[in-house]
Amino acid sequence: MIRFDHVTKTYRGTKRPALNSIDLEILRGEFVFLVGASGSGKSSFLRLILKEDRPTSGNIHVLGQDLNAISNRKVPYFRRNLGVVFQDFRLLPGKNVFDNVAFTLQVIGKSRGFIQEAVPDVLQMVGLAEKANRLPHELSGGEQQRVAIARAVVNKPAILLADEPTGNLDPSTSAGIMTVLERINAGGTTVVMATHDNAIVDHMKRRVIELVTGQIVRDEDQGGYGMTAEIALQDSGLTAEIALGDGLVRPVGPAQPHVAPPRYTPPMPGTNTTSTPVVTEAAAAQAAAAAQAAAQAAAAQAPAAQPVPAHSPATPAPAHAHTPAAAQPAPVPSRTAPPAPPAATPAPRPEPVREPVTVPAARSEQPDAREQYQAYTRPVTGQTAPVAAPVAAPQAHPSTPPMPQTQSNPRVDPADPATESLTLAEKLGLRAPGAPADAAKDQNVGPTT
Ligand SMILES: Nc1ncnc2c1ncn2[C@@H]1O[C@H](COP(=O)(O)OP(=O)(O)OP(=O)(O)O)[C@@H](O)[C@H]1O
Repeated sequence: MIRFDHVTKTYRGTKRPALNSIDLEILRGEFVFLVGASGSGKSSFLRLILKEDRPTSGNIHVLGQDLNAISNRKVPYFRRNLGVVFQDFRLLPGKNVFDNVAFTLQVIGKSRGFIQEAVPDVLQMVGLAEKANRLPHELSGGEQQRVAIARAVVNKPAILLADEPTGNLDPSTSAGIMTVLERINAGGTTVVMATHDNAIVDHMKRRVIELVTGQIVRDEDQGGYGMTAEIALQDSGLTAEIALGDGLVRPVGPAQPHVAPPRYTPPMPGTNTTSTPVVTEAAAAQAAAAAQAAAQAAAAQAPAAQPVPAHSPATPAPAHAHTPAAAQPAPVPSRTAPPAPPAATPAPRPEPVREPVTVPAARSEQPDAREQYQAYTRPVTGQTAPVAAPVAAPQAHPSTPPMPQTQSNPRVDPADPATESLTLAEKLGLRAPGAPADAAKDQNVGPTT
């Protein structure tokens, strides 16, 4: 589903790669934590998956597509298959909960009827059915993050990328967010989450990939946060997140090194990429049913670290010397290991599957949408690179006012021709690429609590 082959990313003007020869594979249905000190490369990793940026060398396949082969014009369509959640929520402050979530569907041209069904469903799933009319500032931080998650998954993305989604939340609120993410994962969505939250990682016992200065030093199934990352976290002063939350307990028992299944050969470029709609109503309904069923069922950079070479997915990951849990890895392939005890609200945990999914290149069901899409598509080279947004096929909604320019993401070099991104407004279809911004503050909003 996500595969990195010898991927290196070196930003312009820097000598040391942010990611250094990364080889890994993430299967469909997996829940993966990315851990590591600040600056270790977690966000760079997520940006590459989203095709917000290009690797300096190496190849990345996502959903069966070679990202190097996706043209700029098709990037928004590719991104429809990805949902993204950020630490700072990024809701639209002037829209209520329902409209924030509906917006994603509106911009990709979903019918009013579909929206009227899908939005309540997803709000139910995240536990906000009763607060659909609230504005973001009338919600707690945890509720705002639930809205952001609902917005990210309402289009049933195959992959959910979460960049420190609990970073602004207290431990018990974070635990609730993780329960929601578990449900989404139980519905079949692959989740990749970058985090500094050791308690969550330790509690959930999912696959853990640890980065140190851009290299993978650990890849464990049912892993814990690890001492290396924790030491780096403590050194960074982010001690608040170290506190254990209510109901969060440290794991018992050894972690298991991630055992990668055999590699698959991705489909040839151009294979089945033009005929199928990106997200069919049937597929969306099917996914919605799955999510609903799941919901029902649920009712460092480390100072002392010596990075080891990133392992090949074809071989077991090296156990990290600073990770007690990894010191005695159980030689049991994790895929057959019994699942860890469920979180507060149990959700069925699906087996990851190796099934390349081919992303169609363009929608066929809405010719008008294609015209609008083309109007909203611009070359990505050299544009101010903002933040990633959930689902991304820009298509203007008639009643949607123009949006102001988004804040530039300082981490993305706008002058770098390798940088590929649309502003948040552009991704959400609020504004044509390159169109002037207005003064409304309807762009990004951080926590309001
Ligand atoms: N646009 C950029 N230009 C130059 N260097 C960059 C850019 N973006 C990231 N970097 C550098 O790349 C390295 C990895 O950064 P990245 O943001 O991926 O780390 P991170 O693990 O996500 O950090 P954090 O936990 O603080 O979010 C850092 O050294 C960072 O300074």
